[in-house]
Amino acid sequence: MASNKKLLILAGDGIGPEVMTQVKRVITWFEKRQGLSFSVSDGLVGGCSIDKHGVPLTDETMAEAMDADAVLLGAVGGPKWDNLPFEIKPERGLLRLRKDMELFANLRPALVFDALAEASSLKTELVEGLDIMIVRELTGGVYFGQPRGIENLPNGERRGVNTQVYTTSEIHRVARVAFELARKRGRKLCSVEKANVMESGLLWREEVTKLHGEYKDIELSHMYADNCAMQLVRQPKQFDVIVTDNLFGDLLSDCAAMLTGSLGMLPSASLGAADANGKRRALYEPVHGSAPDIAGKDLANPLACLLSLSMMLRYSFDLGKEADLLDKAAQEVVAGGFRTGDIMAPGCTKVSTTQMGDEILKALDRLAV
Ligand SMILES: NC(=O)c1ccc[n+]([C@@H]2O[C@H](COP(=O)([O-])OP(=O)(O)OC[C@H]3O[C@@H](n4cnc5c(N)ncnc54)[C@H](O)[C@@H]3O)[C@@H](O)[C@H]2O)c1
Ligand SMILES: CC(C)[C@H](C(=O)O)[C@@H](O)C(=O)O
Ligand SMILES: [Mg+2]
Repeated sequence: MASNKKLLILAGDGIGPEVMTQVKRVITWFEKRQGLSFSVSDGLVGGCSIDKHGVPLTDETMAEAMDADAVLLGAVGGPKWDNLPFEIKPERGLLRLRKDMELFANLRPALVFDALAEASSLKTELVEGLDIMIVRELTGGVYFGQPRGIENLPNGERRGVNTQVYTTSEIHRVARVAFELARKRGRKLCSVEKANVMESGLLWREEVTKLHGEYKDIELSHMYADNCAMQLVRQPKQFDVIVTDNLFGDLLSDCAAMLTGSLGMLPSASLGAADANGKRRALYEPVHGSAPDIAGKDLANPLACLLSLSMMLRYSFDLGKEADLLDKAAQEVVAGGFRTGDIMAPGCTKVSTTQMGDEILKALDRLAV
């Protein structure tokens, strides 16, 4: 029996708990069928925490996250909490987790399943076989820079301020993760900023270029973020690994999601620095949000969250074989024609969130023998 792995599950709001229910069924499957052993605890983040405790994340839950081997998160937010003061909005809970756990490297793979190439909004030949890794800086930039806030001006106007700021060490540590990933993949890295109009972008470009000296085997290119958005929908297969800042990474990863057919397909891993034993703090979550328009109806695609579980097995617990098994089960189910509404195609079988979970478990049973 493998040693106990401390897992904190924060299902969150909207479709978060719906997709996380399927993830829990798969965790149980791995425990019963593969002899893995997890010590799972549940906590609140986002709107559900505001409803119970008045804050989007309590200090106790934050402490549990710091103590966990990995955190799995569903999604936060929704119209019910949209008009709350900024500092206690659901999204602040997620941002605090990222910041306090120092999860500076957010890995957002955009992988097109063969069977889903036609579900993309782009022509099949443009996305067939697509496999991009976006590395988004997650604890700096305009999301956290000071000063920020809304102030009243003497002339009666109000002014909203956010500050884009990066230091060399922040740029180096995320770029290093991206160079290392490129080394294990297609050896191509594209660094994305707006060095033409932003000093922080210029610094980003200069520092990534300096670091390239240590990674001469990697082909490095630089691209302005607006051009990158365009290139992602023009010819996405030109990219292997993309490294970019917090805000551009947020936008470009949603854009890349649609190449795969749906936001409901994109997982992510947020990683901190490795400690002396090579262990990193880590949080895994789908790229999508709480999808208020379909929440509570058993309609959401649970694959992004299930693939986030697979990333957890791979990155936090070095369980590559088990992660491969889960990835394969997801591929098989989709190839078998089982589709939630977001990836539905003519001739396929439309399934609910729960039924998609059923099919994943059946595929795991088949593949495990
Ligand atoms: N990481 C997070 O927790 C996270 C990420 C993005 C947005 N949000 C929050 O979620 C709320 C809604 O935001 P939004 O509508 O801009 O983005 P969203 O990702 O929740 O939804 C965008 C669209 O994609 C669809 N969609 C998303 N996930 C899906 C899935 N798994 N299966 C099928 N369809 C899916 C939705 O139905 C919707 O039409 C906001 O409060 C926002 O702040 C949270
Ligand atoms: C919910 C929000 C804070 C978050 C972000 O902007 O980072 C989301 O859009 C994401 O992509 O994870
Ligand atoms: Mg986003």
